[in-house]
Amino acid sequence: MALVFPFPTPFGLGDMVWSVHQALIVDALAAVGVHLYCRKNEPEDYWKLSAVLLALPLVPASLLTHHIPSLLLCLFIAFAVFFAALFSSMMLYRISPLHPLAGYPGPLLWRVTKFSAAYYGAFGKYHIKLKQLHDRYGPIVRIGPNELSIVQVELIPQILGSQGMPKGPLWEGRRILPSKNFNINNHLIGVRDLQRHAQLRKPWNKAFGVGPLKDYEEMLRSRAGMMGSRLDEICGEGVGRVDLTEWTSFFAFDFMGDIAFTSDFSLLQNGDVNGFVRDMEEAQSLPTIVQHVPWLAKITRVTPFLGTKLRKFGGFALEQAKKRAGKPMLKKDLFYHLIQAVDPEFMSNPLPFIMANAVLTILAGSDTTSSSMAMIFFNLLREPRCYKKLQKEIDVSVAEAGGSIPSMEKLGQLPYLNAVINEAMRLQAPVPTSVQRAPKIGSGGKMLGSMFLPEGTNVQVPPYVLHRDPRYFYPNPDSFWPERWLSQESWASGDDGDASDRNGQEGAGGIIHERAAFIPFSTGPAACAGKPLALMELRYVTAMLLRKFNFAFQAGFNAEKWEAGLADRLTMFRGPLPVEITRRGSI
Ligand code: HEM
Repeated sequence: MALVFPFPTPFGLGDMVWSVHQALIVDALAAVGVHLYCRKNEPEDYWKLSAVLLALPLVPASLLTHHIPSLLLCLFIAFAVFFAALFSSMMLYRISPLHPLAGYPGPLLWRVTKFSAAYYGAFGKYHIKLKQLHDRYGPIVRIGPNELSIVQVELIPQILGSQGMPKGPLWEGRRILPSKNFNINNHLIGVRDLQRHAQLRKPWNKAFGVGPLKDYEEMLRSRAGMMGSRLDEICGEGVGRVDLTEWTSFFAFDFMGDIAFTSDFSLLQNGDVNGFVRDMEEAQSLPTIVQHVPWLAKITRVTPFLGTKLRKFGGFALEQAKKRAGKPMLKKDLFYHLIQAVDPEFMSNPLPFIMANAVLTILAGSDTTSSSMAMIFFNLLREPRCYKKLQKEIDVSVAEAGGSIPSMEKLGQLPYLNAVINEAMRLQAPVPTSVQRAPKIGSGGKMLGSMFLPEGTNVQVPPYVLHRDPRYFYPNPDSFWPERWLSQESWASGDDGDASDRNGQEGAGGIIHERAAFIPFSTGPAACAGKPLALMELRYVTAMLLRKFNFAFQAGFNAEKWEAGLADRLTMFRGPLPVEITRRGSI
């Protein structure tokens, strides 16, 4: 007996008697049709797409009701066949020679789904996995159905440089909060339109120009001074025991509060009593997974209990920005400079832009810097030879500066200090992966050297992998060896100290040092806007701490275990770094 399907069906198909085979073929063909259509026209509106995917199998289900009495069973069969056909079509296409990325090597699972990347993202090991993939497959690896990872220095200008491409969809995937206060078009870091990005970037470039940096310098000295005094109190007359990961985070957050909107987060003073640092760190876990699958982020955005931590932190930062907007100018902070720099013709109401970007400052500027500081000290403590050498350089420069930490210009010229900072950022890149670009929407694609990258394809340039590539940094790309950053003439002539400085090399020959492959801040028009400030912080705080204290790992600390526990969660996350500190000199 044929049942009448309760939904109207197109062309009266439901009233015709189709065989089960015919109905299932229609079902499967509809699924393949959806796949072919979406392949050509990447769907922007996932809600509409979901509605279509749920509606289409209803038609074959209605055809089946002529043969199968249970409506539920008809629906089950129709949906199962539809989705099985849809996924098979997608998978077969992704591994077929017809796919535009078919010629690039990569593991099968990664070629068919981005969930492979999300899996490693979930454990914070995406950077390690990418390195393994490049070691196995070479400089260009297919790491997703439509994504390549490229570790080839000659291609960097065409990917990230001024002739390069706009951001990829990764930042859309990292945005797990609804857009009301975090409009992606106001958020410099996530904007995918090159023109819009260039407009938004102008105020940032001005806000980090020479003049504003002078204003931030005063805030830096005062905040770093506070860090020194607090650690001094902990030392007392004996040995202080602290977690350096925690203290560098306190410093970096407090300083970003100063910089962004003259707001005192008081972490150095009171610790993380409100859980802001913890919340922000924990909040990164979800975006680290869903950044690989941007449509998942759309679901997380409308799921109330997901992203609570980030919501709480975002709410707090926004509150600070609003408070700042209501205050007269206290200090020339970033808020002040951004307002000054906004072109009134471009933005009649700059406040949403300023708010979004003040919040971005906290997110982009705090954990990156504190991660770098922790890596600098971790590596120095593991390599006492480098520690002593740097301490000596700083002592001499402090003496030359009349007993105080030298000027920012002078710190920028200290060879070993800068070599140590670079080497720490080379080995444990503070942003290990997540530098992604994609051909401009509507452009059809982009030539990269002799390769054609079709629109809809994304490219990543993972700093962690690039920095450890022996084609660019040799010898011992996986070891901490600051001397590789010193001028090769001075190194070869032995001016830099004892023979162990040479890392087993007898002459400058055989050393490879490709600076263009060093991109901890990325490069090109969308490179880190805060780089000059970040370097100022790293130089000043490292010099101040090494001058004021002696550091040593606490007993029982396992450096290998700590390093193995590092996790890629946009920034390089690290566990507690327990150190002992004793006073050495006053400044
Ligand atoms: C050691 C510290 C830092 C590192 C390693 C770092 C690294 C990066 C990287 C890799 C990017 C992504 C660029 C891309 O996709 O190509 C970025 C973007 C950005 N960073 Fe930083 N950053 C640091 C500190 C800071 C600070 C202190 C600030 C602000 C005060 C800041 C503000 C930004 C902004 C606004 C962007 C977006 C730039 C754009 O899209 O045009 N960063 N940073």
